Amino acid sequence: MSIVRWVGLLNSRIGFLGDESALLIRRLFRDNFRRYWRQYAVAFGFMAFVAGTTAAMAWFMRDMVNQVFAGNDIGTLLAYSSFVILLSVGKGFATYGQDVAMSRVGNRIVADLQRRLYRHVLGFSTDFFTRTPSSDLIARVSGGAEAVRNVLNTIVVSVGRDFLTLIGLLTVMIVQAPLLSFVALVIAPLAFWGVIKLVKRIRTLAASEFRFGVRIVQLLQETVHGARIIKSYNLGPYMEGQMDEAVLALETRNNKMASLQARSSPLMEALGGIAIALVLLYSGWSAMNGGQSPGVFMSFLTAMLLAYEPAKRLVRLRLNIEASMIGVRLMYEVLDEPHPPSETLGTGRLEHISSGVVFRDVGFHYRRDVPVLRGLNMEVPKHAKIALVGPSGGGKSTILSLVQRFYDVSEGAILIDGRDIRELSVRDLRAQIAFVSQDTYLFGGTLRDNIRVGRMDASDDEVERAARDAFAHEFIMELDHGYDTNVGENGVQLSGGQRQRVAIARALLKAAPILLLDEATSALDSETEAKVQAAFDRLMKGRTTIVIAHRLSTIVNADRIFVISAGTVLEEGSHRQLLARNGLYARLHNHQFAAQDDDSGSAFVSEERASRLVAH
Ligand SMILES: Nc1ncnc2c1ncn2[C@@H]1O[C@H](COP(=O)(O)OP(=O)(O)OP(=O)(O)O)[C@@H](O)[C@H]1O
Repeated sequence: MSIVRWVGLLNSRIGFLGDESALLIRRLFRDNFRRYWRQYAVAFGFMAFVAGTTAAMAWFMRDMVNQVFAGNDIGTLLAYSSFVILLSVGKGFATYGQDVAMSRVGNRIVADLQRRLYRHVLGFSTDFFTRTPSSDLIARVSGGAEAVRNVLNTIVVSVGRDFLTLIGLLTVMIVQAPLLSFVALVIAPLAFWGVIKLVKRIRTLAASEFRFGVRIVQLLQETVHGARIIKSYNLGPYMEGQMDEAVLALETRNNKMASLQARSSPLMEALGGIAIALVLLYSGWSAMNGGQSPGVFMSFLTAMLLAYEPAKRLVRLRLNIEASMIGVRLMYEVLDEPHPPSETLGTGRLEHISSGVVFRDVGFHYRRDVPVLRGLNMEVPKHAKIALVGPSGGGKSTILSLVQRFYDVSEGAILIDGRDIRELSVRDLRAQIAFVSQDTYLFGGTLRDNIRVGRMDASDDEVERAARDAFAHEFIMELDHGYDTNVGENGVQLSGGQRQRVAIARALLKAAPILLLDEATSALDSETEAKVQAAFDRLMKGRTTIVIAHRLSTIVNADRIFVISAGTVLEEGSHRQLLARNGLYARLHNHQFAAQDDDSGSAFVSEERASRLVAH
């Protein structure tokens, strides 16, 4: 009978595992046991040997006592002693073999799961990452694989070693003294009953332990990412309070878990004591009445005492795995989260683009009943530069996300070369697009590696050429290690303008025909801004470009400007046409230039001001 069916049978007979846990465990075995059955078979071989040697020790106790002590035979005594040493050495080596085999298969399962989880996580939508706290995901991915190892190893060792040992010892007990065995076994159901009562409480507690564990990771992340705000607003004591709270909550739950798990010990010890006392009473009584030989009694007692530990572990199996089951459950939730159609569907090849991008009656919502785009129509001819302007929250960034299929449109379609982008392979589509966002993410590694993100097979010369064209070479050479400078989380910090030029270099290296820009030059000083702007201009040359403009001065030369407000195109035309129209664009424009006169430091009209203008 396969182990999967065996676990199922055990469960159905004695309610050994709760329904949900049983399903998960079955799935765990389905996923892993079949794949690693060879390694498990080796481990099982060692376990069977350990079980056999343990049972043999108890079995030979009878002859040893009867022959040696009754017969006063020193030769037999020595033979038996040597035999015991031999058995123990054999058992020691088998235990070693079993531990190594189990660790190897456990490590392999963890490694495979980590790979599988990461691959799966990579396929999620950007929406998933927006709505899932990173601390939660980190805890699930890193803790989940470890929990699987714990659960599988505990079950396999319990079933393999403890169960086989128990069977061996019970056989010895039953063969030697059937009646005594019955007396001892009467106690067992009581032990199961006691433990099953504890399991539900452990499950609830494990879930809340996990929650507070995640909270601690989250607070640490916030401390790293928000260090400046924490310092500048003197949030230290507040953060400390939050951490104290989470740590205390976790400590309380850990203590509770420890006491719940240990609670089975008094029960088991008491029941074990009762079983031994009953056996003693009965065997004493039967010896007085001329029953079994002392050898039989010794053999039985040895088997019973040896059976006590594995029996205890088997009964506590549920308690031991239940705390880890929460990790398994949460890991499977990640694996069961489906990949969105935008990441998986569409197989049409797209190797070259011969026309532009068309938005046809596009409607979109992130959340049901809250439309973000409505009936949006736009045409972006090949090699044209079109600009999106408008108040904050109007839907400009959403438009760029849709072109890259971070999401799929809810209504209408986006067409490239006359083909609905949903029919295209998402990999091919994204290969044709270079995206420069407002905040440039730098990966841990060198600046060279970070620029090479644009095209992984680019040579060092190509990387440098892209950096020169993006006006980044100059500042890179001023750094101590030039292109080999470490950036990213624990590397050299780059300024906003420098980061942007790294992003532009990446996009230049990618040399994709469609360019999506979220132009944020507002935070830069005028000299840097001029450089970044020049880099942008170079990047846009000969490409079909959609740019979100925050400064109207940068888009006066755009081929067409779309004013996006409340998810739709409010106005469209060239800069001149839109000014002549005297609508929202003209108001935004006049306001920005007025602001420029008012405040020579900033020509930027705030989004908030723009929103107010729209309302007028
Ligand atoms: N991931 C998301 N989930 C739910 N709603 C979102 C999400 N991203 C954006 N929104 C909402 O969609 C609307 C449009 O946002 P979007 O970022 O596209 O506007 P925008 O015009 O680019 O604004 P800004 O100029 O401030 O960047 C806003 O109301 C915003 O709150």
